[in-house]
Amino acid sequence: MTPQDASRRAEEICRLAPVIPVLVVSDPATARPLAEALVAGGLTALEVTLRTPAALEVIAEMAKVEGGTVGAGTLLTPEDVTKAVEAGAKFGVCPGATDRLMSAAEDADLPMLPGTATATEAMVLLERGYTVQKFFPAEASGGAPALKAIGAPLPQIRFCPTGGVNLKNAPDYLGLANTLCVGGSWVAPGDLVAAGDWEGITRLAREAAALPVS
Ligand SMILES: O=C(O)C(=O)C[C@H](O)[C@H](O)COP(=O)(O)O
Repeated sequence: MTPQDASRRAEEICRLAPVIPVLVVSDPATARPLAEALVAGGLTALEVTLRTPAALEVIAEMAKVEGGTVGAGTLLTPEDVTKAVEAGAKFGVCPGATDRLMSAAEDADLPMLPGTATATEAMVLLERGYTVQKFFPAEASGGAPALKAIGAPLPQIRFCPTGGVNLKNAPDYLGLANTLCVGGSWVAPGDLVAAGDWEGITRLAREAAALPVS
């Protein structure tokens, strides 16, 4: 898959909903009800971070949920790419980007949302062909004003800001011309997942799905 095709697919995924839930799931038994609750609320693109031993099993379970598009986050190595694809991930997300990682994703036909936080990082990926990127860590890197400033000289890059984004500050990003959607963990808080409060999660998802995107 070329970087251009990967970016086209990443853009389609980012346009599915205003928010991509970033999920850190430890118990595979919660995977399906959690994904169903988020999809029911209108958040259909889901990112499962490879930060728990259960993550690959969680991806495989969530991939069975109708209406959902499940991706793998925190991809750091070519081996992560292989495992994510085998588990059924339809897209990949990484906090930054390396040549080795991006080549592995291109070889595996896995559309990637690679992370950048500076103009130089964004330009390096743009040079390779990636016009859709994740702005990470968004809030710590200057938030919406920083992303707006990056957009002035680099309007051809569209972003999914992630990291410190919540219901309150999401509109600041979603109002920017260079923001397709945001990523965030706030729609699946650990206490609600642990309590099996799927209705509560659907409510949070619905609220997030209703955020206007300009
Ligand atoms: O590891 C990755 O690939 C990630 O996507 C990292 C996440 O962007 C942040 O962990 C988001 O976390 P919150 O600030 O809690 O919304």
